[in-house]
Amino acid sequence: MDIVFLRGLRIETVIGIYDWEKAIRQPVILDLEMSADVARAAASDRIEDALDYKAVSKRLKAFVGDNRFELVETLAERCTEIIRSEFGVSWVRLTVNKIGAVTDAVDVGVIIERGARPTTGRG
Ligand SMILES: Nc1nc2c(c(=O)[nH]1)N=C([C@H](O)[C@@H](O)CO)CN2
Repeated sequence: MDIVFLRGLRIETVIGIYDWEKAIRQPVILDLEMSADVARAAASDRIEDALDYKAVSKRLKAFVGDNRFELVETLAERCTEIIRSEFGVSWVRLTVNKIGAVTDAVDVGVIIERGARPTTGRG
């Protein structure tokens, strides 16, 4: 299985369970690994045959930035649904890091994996 990745995508959004959090924007950092057919894209050298990490990045920035969430779990689940349904990705691992959310912790968040890992080189 080949992977296209996108790391350290910082997005400001409204996220949290407390009233004070619903009144501010806070950063989250997304790290993504997505199964993809890298060999096919390499053979044609065309972006149309590749999983376009720029397009994924733009879509997630718009979705996360324009919505509000209570839990990091919800944000993560919605993002993987978009990646799978809109970009045809069969397997994805997403880390959502809510940096600075817990005093004395470097970062907190969730890691989720959705879909089946392809057994061939195809995404
Ligand atoms: N499993 C989770 N635990 C907590 C969350 C969360 O989204 N998922 N959120 C909070 C608060 O919003 C916290 O981040 C504010 O400091 C607490 N626990």
